Amino acid sequence: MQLGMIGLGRMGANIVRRIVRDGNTAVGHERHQGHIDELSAELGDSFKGSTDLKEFVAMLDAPRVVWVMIPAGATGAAIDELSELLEPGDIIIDGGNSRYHEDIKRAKALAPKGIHYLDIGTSGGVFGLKRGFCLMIGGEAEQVKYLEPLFRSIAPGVDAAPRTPGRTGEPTPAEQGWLHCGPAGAGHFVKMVHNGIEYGAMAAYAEGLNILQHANMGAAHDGGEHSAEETPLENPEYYQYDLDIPDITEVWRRGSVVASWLLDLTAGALYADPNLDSFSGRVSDSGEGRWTIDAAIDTAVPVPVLSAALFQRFSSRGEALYADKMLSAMRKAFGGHNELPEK
Ligand SMILES: O=C(O)[C@H](O)[C@@H](O)[C@H](O)[C@H](O)COP(=O)(O)O
Repeated sequence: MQLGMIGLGRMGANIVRRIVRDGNTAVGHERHQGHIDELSAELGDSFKGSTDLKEFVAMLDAPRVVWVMIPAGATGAAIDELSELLEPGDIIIDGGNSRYHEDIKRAKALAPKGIHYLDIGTSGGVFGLKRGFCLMIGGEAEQVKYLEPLFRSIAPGVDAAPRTPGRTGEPTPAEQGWLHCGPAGAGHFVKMVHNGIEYGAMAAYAEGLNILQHANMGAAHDGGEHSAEETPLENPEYYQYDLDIPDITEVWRRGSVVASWLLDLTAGALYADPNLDSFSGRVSDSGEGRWTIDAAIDTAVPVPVLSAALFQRFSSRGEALYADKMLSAMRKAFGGHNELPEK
């Protein structure tokens, strides 16, 4: 099969590499001629591309299949421009992290033109070339079926995880790492919640490891002779552990209940930078966590862990500072308590 790819950044280029590896061909569109040249040199006749959108579309065989893999904010405009150049029967795929509301609108807007639209939540990030990408797909069943050979090349495959006991016979698409989740928007809806969970899981590891990091607090303690303004550490003898956090994450990777790929990556980060000196601790968010909470509020689903994890990201960026100052001001007002200098 042939795939058109708009956006040859790490994700787009790696998807192209995976499909070409399985005997498919690709046509790329990207602002930087350099990215196109690099991929052409690497993939030979299996890849061609253009910085000009019209020329790119002309290079595609009908029915054209165009995967858009660019930052979510730019996707809408790119799809609008692209759809003007496509014909009935063509398929547009949004593989970025768009909000599923947009998918519902886009699928509706494209349908009268006869252009099909799939939203594909794509997980795997910078490791996708080697590990494969987990694909969460929304849209019409017929187009999903048509593109199955491509999904099989892009997804990790059944061997990426031991088969679940009881699942035998021909592996299902889900077991191969791709799934048709439902109609327009369903793919990005599932990916959105995946990312909400990602926030929560990340926060759980980070908070637990922070307790371990503070486990030697008693060693520096002067035996409870602290000023009345500071909460005393009542039992310094309980906190005398100078723990090796990189090694703890390493041992948890083997046989523990909390082993995971996220923990593998955490162990790698801690091995490279044991005190995380190369990070300031400001944690960004691209929207998926917020949209997850919105969906939970709309449907009255309690999500205390996921919402705390999102709010912690805001705090990490200094957004709690005013509230923290307010706490100090109130405490001083009613109790005459002054803030203690930083330790
Ligand atoms: O599944 C994945 O491969 C990741 O989730 C990927 O999609 C990306 O790294 C996040 O979208 C970052 O999201 P935040 O910027 O919101 O942390």
